[in-house]
Amino acid sequence: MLKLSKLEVAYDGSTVIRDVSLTVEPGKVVCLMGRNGVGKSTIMKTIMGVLQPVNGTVSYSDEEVTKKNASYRARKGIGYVPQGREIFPQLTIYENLLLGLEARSNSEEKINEKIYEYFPVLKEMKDRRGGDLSGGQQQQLAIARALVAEPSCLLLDEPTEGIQPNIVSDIQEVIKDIKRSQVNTSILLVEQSFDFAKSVADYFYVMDKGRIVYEGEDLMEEKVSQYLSV
Ligand SMILES: Nc1ncnc2c1ncn2[C@@H]1O[C@H](COP(=O)(O)OP(=O)(O)OP(=O)(O)O)[C@@H](O)[C@H]1O
Repeated sequence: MLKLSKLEVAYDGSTVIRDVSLTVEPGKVVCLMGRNGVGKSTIMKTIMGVLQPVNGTVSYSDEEVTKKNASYRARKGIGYVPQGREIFPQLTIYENLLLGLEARSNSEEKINEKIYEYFPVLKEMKDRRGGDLSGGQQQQLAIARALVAEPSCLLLDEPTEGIQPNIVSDIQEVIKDIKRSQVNTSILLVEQSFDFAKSVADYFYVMDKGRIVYEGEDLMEEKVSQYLSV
């Protein structure tokens, strides 16, 4: 289980996250929503250990990891797909995927065929450079690279942003398949699309100005209009 408790995060002394507590149970898909700039990516970076909180704790699998670095957390099973799909443009698809193996907790050195079943284009184009792929293909590669490590908790920061509809539905199917599988992988998803979030998530948190302002199993219409519409 991933658990954030009373998290406070600041950039150069200016607080952007205040008193955020959030839980992701094993096997569940939890969606974190909110307008641009409310602090969603900051929370993802703090979970991964890229940012250190001023106050509060991050715990994963019964261990407090607040002071642990990102590679420790990756080896413990947290996978991270940052916003803007940060793949290595000069490396081939296959090389990008191999880098994903580095984060595995065991020494398995083979890419699971399941990854190519999810995203067949990555096999067909495995020797092409990452930078030559379309935006949607790069997003598929970024997700695949995280999945190669077989994380027990996957952080997905706006995976559908600016992506063509057919690839959005591929990503939706992958999330649903992960949910159906018996491996108990949990997913924390940052998402702006109401329909996408509704179709995959078991639980919702809505943020405004650095705080959680709503949480629940249902994303109610009035909360959407209050906190999510522009
Ligand atoms: N590196 C940084 N240095 C200073 N301020 C930052 C930095 N990154 C983000 N911020 C600020 O922190 C606040 C939260 O940003 P964050 O990126 O977490 O929001 P978000 O909800 O993920 O928005 P978006 O969907 O636009 O990415 C914003 O006011 C942003 O300007």
